[in-house]
Amino acid sequence: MNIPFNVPPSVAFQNGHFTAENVVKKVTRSGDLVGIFHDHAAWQAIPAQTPFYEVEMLDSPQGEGELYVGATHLHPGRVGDEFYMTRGHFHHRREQGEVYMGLRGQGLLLLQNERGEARLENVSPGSVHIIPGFTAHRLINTGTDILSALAVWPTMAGHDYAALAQGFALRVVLQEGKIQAKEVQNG
Ligand SMILES: O=P(O)(O)OC[C@H]1O[C@](O)(CO)[C@@H](O)[C@@H]1O
Repeated sequence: MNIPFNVPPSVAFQNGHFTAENVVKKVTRSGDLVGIFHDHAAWQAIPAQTPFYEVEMLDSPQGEGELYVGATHLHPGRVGDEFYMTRGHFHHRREQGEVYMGLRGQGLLLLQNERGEARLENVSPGSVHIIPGFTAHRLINTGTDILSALAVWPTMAGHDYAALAQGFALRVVLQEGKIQAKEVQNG
């Protein structure tokens, strides 16, 4: 009997683009990120249609134990002094974690637990990030190239944005020519 060697999906490590039949893409634009950046006037000055990041992912089956794999491509830039970043979220299923791997560009992964304690990890090509359960996560592009990161997470994890209505406890800004993380009092 001839057992076939199936061809799985593939991802290009240089840019995080997938080659597969079932790739789903979602673009997040400036206008979608209401209240995310601290300089409201600077955010309003950016046309609402400006793309900030794209997520491409394989359309996996739904169910306990199933996994998504995807890549986030976050553009470089700043809103005022604050670097472009993803919206960031907790998983609706809080106990479920996620793994990121940096593919292209330079940036930071902002992690925050349910007590509001935040920390940052450098993201660069090849960096591996274990996002534990009960931990909100946001990518920040501090470089000049697109920041691309591969992610694997449970299809049942879901997104909870409401729990972060007050924002994260840290903001990453360019001040005096330096990339700096600042503590935020009220989000
Ligand atoms: O939902 P956000 O915060 O816009 O993040 C973008 C994407 O990043 C991921 O964490 C991994 O690609 C996805 O879960 C999410 O769709």
